[in-house]
Amino acid sequence: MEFDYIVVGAGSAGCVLADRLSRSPGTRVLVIEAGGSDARFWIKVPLGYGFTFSDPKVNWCYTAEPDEGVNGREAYWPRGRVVGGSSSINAMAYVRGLKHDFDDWETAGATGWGWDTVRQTYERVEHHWEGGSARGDGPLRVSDLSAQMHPFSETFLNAARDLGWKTPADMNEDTCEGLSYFRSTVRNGFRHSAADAFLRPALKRGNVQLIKNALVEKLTFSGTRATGVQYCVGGQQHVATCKGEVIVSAGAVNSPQLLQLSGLGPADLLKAHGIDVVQNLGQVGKGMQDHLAITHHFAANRPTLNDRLGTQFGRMMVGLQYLLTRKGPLSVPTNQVGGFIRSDETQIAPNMQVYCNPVTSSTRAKGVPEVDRASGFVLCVQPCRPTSRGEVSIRSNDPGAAPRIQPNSLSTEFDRWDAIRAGRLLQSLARAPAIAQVTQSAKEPDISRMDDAALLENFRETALTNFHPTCTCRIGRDAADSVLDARLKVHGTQGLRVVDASAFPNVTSGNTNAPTIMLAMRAADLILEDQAARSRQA
Ligand SMILES: Cc1cc2nc3c(=O)[nH]c(=O)nc-3n(C[C@H](O)[C@H](O)[C@H](O)COP(=O)(O)OP(=O)(O)OC[C@H]3O[C@@H](n4cnc5c(N)ncnc54)[C@H](O)[C@@H]3O)c2cc1C
Repeated sequence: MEFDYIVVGAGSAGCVLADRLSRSPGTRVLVIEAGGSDARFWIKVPLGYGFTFSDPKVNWCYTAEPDEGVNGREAYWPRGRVVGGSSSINAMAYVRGLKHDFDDWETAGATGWGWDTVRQTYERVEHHWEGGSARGDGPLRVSDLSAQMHPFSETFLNAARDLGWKTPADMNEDTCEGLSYFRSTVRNGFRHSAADAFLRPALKRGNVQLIKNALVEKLTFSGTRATGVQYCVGGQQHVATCKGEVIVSAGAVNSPQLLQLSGLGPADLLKAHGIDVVQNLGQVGKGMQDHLAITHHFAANRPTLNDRLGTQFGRMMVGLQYLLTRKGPLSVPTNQVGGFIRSDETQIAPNMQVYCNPVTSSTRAKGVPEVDRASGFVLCVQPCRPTSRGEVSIRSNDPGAAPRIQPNSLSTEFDRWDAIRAGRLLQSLARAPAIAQVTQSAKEPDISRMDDAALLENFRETALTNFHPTCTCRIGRDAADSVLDARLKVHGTQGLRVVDASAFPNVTSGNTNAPTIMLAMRAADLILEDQAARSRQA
């Protein structure tokens, strides 16, 4: 069967496209997803993401290359391999990003992606649920869960006030500097993934077909025009063709991999792996940006979420509460308070994202988290706009082989200073009277007395990815500096776009799910506009 559109990947972006592109009943959309169903208890329960974090049934479970900037450590990179993609296994924090992130997208060549357009697009995405009252009529539920959060979380807002930081009602406001309760993609006590918000309603229309457990191995071409995809289900190869466009939404790791496997990428890399070059595109897989964060654990002298989740009995009671009411600790992600802060007076905009959680945990064998028994809390700081750029590249022409992920963390002077600034900010937060009052002790490594050199070394030794890889097929001006034009078309090809986190020109200051969904919403507008223009010409 021939489709109008083929979307590769049913993740955050792919689900939005499935919905937006299928609104006209005559349009046939095929969505192909490597993973299986998201009908799993630990996907639906908001606190359950600890259990999907390293579960290969729903997760690609990548490992990055040894990374010199973080003392040669090999980071674990979870990515969703399931319907809903990473929106089915993420921590559900809903963060639009800062105004200047998108103005910087425009500067980088993404004409038409400045803040005013982006804000209007967000408004079409969101349906806010704030303490019982609704705002906006978009498909994605964005909830204020502060009523279900642990009372200890108020300590973090008090600390912000101690430090003279603002405490806005919501970090997604236009002026969003300061700490507030996170907003989360949770609806009626369940995760509200991109699949829930966009794909499932679209599947009801009858003109969208979803093929699960199907790995797209390569794109097919006639010259430089994309004509379809070759995919594999249960060891059997199939081909699907389309008369409109192929849209790759396989995420920041797999989209560049798929392009390279299909002959789009640096010619020397492709030739080294015996792949025929369809278009020599030197930037495919290059320019990757990600957030690194330092996290420090503190023992508390008063009850935190540990006191409810750290014992078998506590977990039983919490489980019962959730089953009976859909409320309580299981209905809330662990990121409870956070926001954007300037590390010092010289910064013209917030340059650090802060996370404060009223819980501490360690990881058992097989990656399953275990909440500590004794009361504790976590402070975490993430530099917002790193300038280091990493790379994703194929290791072989085998579509089943994991690509090489080279983060190149802390490879710029700016990022090394930001690592120190992050450490200093965490020190100030830990010293704030409201936090000092509830702290029994800082767990090792104790950041409190570290000087700049020690802070940098601490960052190198302990910082971890916050799971926000972006920019590996980024928008820009031309093929010399990017992979896509501002309408997300792959340079030098026809009938082919990449729409997902890989298209960001720069990583946004905060978490990347909301900007990815926004990007896909606007990308669908552009695709439909171009389709309408073609129809007028025909
Ligand atoms: C553990 C974790 C926690 C996170 N927490 C947050 C958070 O709290 N808030 C936030 O904003 N962001 C968070 N993020 C990041 C956010 O979820 C991602 O940035 C976003 O989901 C990326 O969307 P995407 O569409 O680019 O890719 P994905 O959602 O990853 O979708 C890509 C899809 O393509 C499929 N695919 C890949 N290759 C192929 C192929 N060859 N054939 C067929 N299908 C393929 C994949 O299986 C996947 O379903 C988190 C991410 C992770 C992993």
